[in-house]
Amino acid sequence: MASSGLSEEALIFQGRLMPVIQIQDLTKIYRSAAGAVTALDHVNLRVRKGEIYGIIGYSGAGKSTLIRCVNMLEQPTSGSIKVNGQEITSLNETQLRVARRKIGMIFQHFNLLSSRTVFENVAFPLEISGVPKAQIKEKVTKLLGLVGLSDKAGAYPSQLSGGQKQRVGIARALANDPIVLLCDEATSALDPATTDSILALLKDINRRLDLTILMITHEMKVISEICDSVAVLEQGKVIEEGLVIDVFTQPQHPTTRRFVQTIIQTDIPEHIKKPLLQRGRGQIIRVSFIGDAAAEPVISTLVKKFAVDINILYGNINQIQDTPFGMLIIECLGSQDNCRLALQHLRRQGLRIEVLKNVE
Ligand SMILES: Nc1ncnc2c1ncn2[C@@H]1O[C@H](COP(=O)(O)OP(=O)(O)OP(=O)(O)O)[C@@H](O)[C@H]1O
Repeated sequence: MASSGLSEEALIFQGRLMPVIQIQDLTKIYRSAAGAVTALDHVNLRVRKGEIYGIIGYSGAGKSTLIRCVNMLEQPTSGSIKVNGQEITSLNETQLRVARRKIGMIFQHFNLLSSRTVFENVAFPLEISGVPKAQIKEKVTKLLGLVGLSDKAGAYPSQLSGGQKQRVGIARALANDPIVLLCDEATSALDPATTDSILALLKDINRRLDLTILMITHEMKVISEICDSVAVLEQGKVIEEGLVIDVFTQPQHPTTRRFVQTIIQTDIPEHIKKPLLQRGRGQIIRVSFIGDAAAEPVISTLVKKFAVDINILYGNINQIQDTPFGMLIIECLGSQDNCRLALQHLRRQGLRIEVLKNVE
């Protein structure tokens, strides 16, 4: 059963599981006199309708190349990219111009036209699409309301803050009612408070318009705050991919772990770990929990039901969007049988159990 409560069949029927972006075996090699650089190496990704999908990676991982291939600002060397079912790598110039209207994009440095007002910047893509003036006025007014800039219609970009400029960028990207919004490091040039407000706006637009968003970033905070799914890119390859909550709670690849560690403590710090494992008394166990289980009184139940004593040695609770998760390091003191039954009970509650040190 999917998290919405609907069966997978119902979601497929509604088109919600149909990938809006499907990338298969995408490879991009830049060739120059200096040699060849493989920026993307057989990348496969599926972005579902209505989700916010984040791609994270260090500098040079291939993020910009990947997002620019999705609207063909960069020509792939090989592979397939389908947007809303349409193969975009084989379109001619005219077809591509039409397809691009449905692929909105916002940029790190906003890319606004400095000689045009806020209103005129947002109107620009509509003028190019040949929309009549009266309709443009109505649409731009609505979009400026959506991004909270109704009072800035007559201002020029130079008169705006970074956050306001990005709001104009978002309104402009939404002008042609895109199927997907591409965000190229959309908050990297902004301070933390402005970043939060732009992320909140993107989430709001995603929910209100059911708009699929693909974003690239080098900040795990961006992923944790608004993304549903994430892919980690390294040297042009996807090294890990999945729902954000799964990747955060069980990162597999060392690079992913390093990204996760930038915002949450998932490993036990070494200075705490060493003395813990030297304790000679009972079994030492790491209990990891997600969602509702985080609110259950698991420890008191163990003590009551299994005649064991529990020492809590270390612990933390974090939250990704609405889902709490965390871990406890506990010491279980009691007979071997009782400790074994206690662990079985924890596993049956859906908790992840890892024995760090066994009873001597
Ligand atoms: N036009 C180009 N010509 C040659 N090599 C390029 C070109 N653009 C990018 N590259 C190389 O391709 C690789 C991926 O670059 P890309 O800009 O996609 O990475 P990135 O993850 O977006 O990095 P950053 O966050 O620094 O922008 C890098 O090794 C880069 O040097």
